Amino acid sequence: MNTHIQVGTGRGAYDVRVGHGLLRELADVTAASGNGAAARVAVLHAPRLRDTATGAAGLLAERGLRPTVIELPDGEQAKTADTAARCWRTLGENGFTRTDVIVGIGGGATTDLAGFVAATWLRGVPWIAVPTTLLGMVDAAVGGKTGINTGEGKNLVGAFHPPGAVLCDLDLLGTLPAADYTAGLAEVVKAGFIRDTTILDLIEADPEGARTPHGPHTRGLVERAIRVKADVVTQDLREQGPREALNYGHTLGHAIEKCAGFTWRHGEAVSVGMVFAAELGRLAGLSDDTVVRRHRTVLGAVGLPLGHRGGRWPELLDAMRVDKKVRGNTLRFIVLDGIGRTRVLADPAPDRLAAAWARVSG
Ligand SMILES: NC(=O)c1ccc[n+]([C@@H]2O[C@H](COP(=O)([O-])OP(=O)(O)OC[C@H]3O[C@@H](n4cnc5c(N)ncnc54)[C@H](O)[C@@H]3O)[C@@H](O)[C@H]2O)c1
Ligand SMILES: O=C(O)C(=O)C[C@@H](O)[C@H](O)[C@H](O)COP(=O)(O)O
Ligand SMILES: [Zn+2]
Repeated sequence: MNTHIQVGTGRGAYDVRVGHGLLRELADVTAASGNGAAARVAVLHAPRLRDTATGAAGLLAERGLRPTVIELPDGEQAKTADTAARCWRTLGENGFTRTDVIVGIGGGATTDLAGFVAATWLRGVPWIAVPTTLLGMVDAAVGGKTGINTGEGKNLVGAFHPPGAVLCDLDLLGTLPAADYTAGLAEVVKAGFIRDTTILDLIEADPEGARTPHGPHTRGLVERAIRVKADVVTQDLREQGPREALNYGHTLGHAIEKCAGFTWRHGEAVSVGMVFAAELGRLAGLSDDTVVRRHRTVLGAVGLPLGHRGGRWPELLDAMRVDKKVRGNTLRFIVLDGIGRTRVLADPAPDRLAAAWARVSG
């Protein structure tokens, strides 16, 4: 049985479907987009998902739709203005109209780019996400944040543009490299610390099982993390308030990614960012040692990094100033107010920030 989790957009809702054999549902959900008037479908995919994309194109063609397959650069290299421009060119050459559809097949980088192309082509056309990484399923493909990076930082150009449906076919995780699976666990753990603490209990009880794509708790963890995200974005699609909680660990995490030239996996950078945020919350008197220790235990148990020895603090601090939570000159961090609850910590003193950094870089 597949699970359907609904995400509200303010103008309706879409399904996140989780289970097995879900690619078979792609043609139906695609044909139902664009008010049922879709004729053309662009299938944007990561290089390693070529066979899956070709198979999907075949299913779309059998349904009477006209597929155009576009292979993107791998991973983070796809999230550029150049790649988006190449996609726009292909859409133009193939006469894509407002009722035609974009499908993104790949990890979070692929679905971020595919969603961004859909948000910008003709000022917005329908799109379907087929996430193929753990991180994509539990986080990136859900919630309608789409975007690309610029030289100045991570996801600095983008749009809120919810998909018409998200198909999380767990069968696709079979080929995912172990390190990418582990990186995805960072966003699962994030969902545990900010909201659903049962996630933490499940991982602590069986960290080895949690690290296994077809482990005993995989589906439960995936569904729990999706429900956290679905609840939050249904309340606050455009990040006016509650949605900021989903950015836990990302202020330093994004800075690490940018300063390392996007060579870190997103989940690994977020892992270090969460330990940093936990230390910052403790230094601000909002949580205690046990909270910080639990971060190190859970993240460490699944093999995620807890620190970053090579970073240059002044450069990271500069990078954090373009974080989207900044208001004017005020840096704002998401910190825990006890496990399962978040709050904003605005303008922490520079020596407190440096002290938290020392705890993850020493
Ligand atoms: N929009 C959002 O709300 C949101 C949320 C979280 C993360 N993100 C973004 O998501 C990106 C990270 O996503 P990611 O961790 O999925 O990384 P990714 O998209 O870079 O994929 C990681 C690697 O796995 C490969 N891959 C993907 N699926 C595979 C499969 N089934 N088998 C074999 N290889 C496969 C990819 O080709 C890539 O090399 C970042 O850009 C991050 O900013 C966005
Ligand atoms: O969906 C959200 O909101 C998030 O913050 C989820 C994050 O995991 C994700 O990495 C997101 O892309 C970060 O957004 P940004 O607005 O800080 O670029
Ligand atoms: Zn993230």
